[in-house]
Formats: sequence, C-alpha cells, structure tokens
Amino acid sequence: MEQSLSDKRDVVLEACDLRHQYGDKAVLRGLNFKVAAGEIYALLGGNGAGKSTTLSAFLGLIRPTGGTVRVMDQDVTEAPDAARAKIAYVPENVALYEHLTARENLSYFLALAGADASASRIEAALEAAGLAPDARGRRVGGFSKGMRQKTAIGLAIARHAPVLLLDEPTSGLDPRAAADFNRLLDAARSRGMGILMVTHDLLGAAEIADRIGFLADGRLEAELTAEGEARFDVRALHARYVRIGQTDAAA
Ligand SMILES: Nc1ncnc2c1ncn2[C@@H]1O[C@H](COP(=O)(O)OP(=O)(O)OP(=O)(O)O)[C@@H](O)[C@H]1O
Repeated sequence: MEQSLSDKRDVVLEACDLRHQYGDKAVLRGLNFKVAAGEIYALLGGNGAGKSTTLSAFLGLIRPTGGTVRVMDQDVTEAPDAARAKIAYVPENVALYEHLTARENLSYFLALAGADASASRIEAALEAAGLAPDARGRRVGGFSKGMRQKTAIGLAIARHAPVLLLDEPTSGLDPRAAADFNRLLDAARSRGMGILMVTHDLLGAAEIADRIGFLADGRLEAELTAEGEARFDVRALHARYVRIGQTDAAA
C-alpha cells in the first residue's frame, strides 16, 4: 500500500483518538489524523463540527476528554507550554497591538518569546511574508485583514516556528488577496513548515492543500490526498461537503 506524506516525513501534529465534550455535548468522538513537516492539511467540516475545538486541543487551550494530541512528539496535555512554543497560530482575526507598527509588533512578540528580535531578522521575516516595505513602519491599526495575516506569518517565520495553525485564514479576503495568501502558505510549506488549516474555502483548499480531512460527527469522515498537478476536483469536494452537511443535519 502506498504510504501517505505523513508516513514518509516527520509528523509534526498528531491527533490520536481525540475526544472532547463540552458538558454533555460530545463534539469530538475519536478523531485521528497526522500532519507532516512540509505539508498543508486542510480540515473541512460544517459549522459546529469541532474544527476550532481541534485547534484548541493542539494549542493546549482545552484539556481533551480523551485521546491524545501531540506537537512534534510532545504530548500537549503533559507539556502545553513546550508544545505551544513550537506553534505559530493565526486566528481568524489576528490580534496585534494596534498602536504599534508591524516591525514593533514583531519586536515585542519576539522579545516576549525570548527570541532574537534584531532589526535584520524582523526585516527578513516581513519580506518573506510579503508585507510591503512601506507598510512595515505603519501602525497596524489601519491594516487590512490580509496585511495583518502577513504580519502574523512574518512573526511565525521570525520565530522559526515549525508548525502553523490557521483558523479560517481566507474568510473575508478578496480573491486576489486569498491567492496572495495561498502563495505565502506555499512558501511556508517549502520552508518545511507543517501547516494545519481550518477552512470553509473549498477552492483555496483544493488549490493549496496536500491533504483534506472532512470532519463530521466528531470523526474524520474522509481523508483525500492531492494527486499530481490536478490536485483536487473542487466540484467533487463541494458535492462531498454538501453531503456531509446533510448527514450532520439529520443526526
Ligand atoms: N466553550 C464551549 N462551551 C460549550 N460549547 C462549546 C464551546 N466551544 C464550542 N462549543 C460547541 O461545540 C461545537 C463545536 O464548536 P467548534 O467551534 O469547534 O466548531 P467549528 O467546526 O469550528 O464551527 P464553525 O465552522 O462554525 O467555526 C459547537 O456546537 C459549539 O457550539
């Protein structure tokens, strides 16, 4: 049997029989998947399927009811701080210090993380993240969503974080900004980052992901792997997504 990408490369994220319930409500019911270094994994699923809960488990923000989550072989429940140190997290709405410039934000957060906050490192990271030179010295209070994300990705690059978690990264971006963002993710993948992206953007996932997992009823309903140049058929993804929605609604 052919090996998947995550069997051949270093696994950076792993959910193993992950279970979580809020009160009586079981949200995750035995979720299993892996993300490898240099791979983009898109986790799809309807509203309330448990995608953000899965990210929270990797970030150590919730204590799973059962199973394990590992970041670079580190059990998150046992050592949440060590696991978090490996992760750069880009939430749907990136939180930055509004009155500080992009450069100052990176300087502040890098110093907070005990990392090298030299001007040359910050400049190189913002360059790699595609933030225009004239924007780097401006207060982020006036930034668009796309510019905020570039700043956050710049921070991830400057931290040399091996793992990137993204929650709905392209929601609210116009098609050009979304394509721009996907190029940025492609570059991060080429640097060897392992990327887990939670999204409703089927077109974006079809274009950029190496694997797509469909979350339904608290488990992976299906996992698809990109094939060659054609990658994924977005119409087939859409049909599958809609079918999952119907299953959820009937449950
Ligand atoms: N802190 C909480 N307490 C109680 N219930 C919660 C909590 N957080 C999430 N839930 C519930 O758990 C379920 C899964 O939520 P989650 O945010 O993980 O879903 P999601 O797949 O990210 O949804 P969406 O696509 O709408 O963002 C939802 O029914 C939600 O209402």
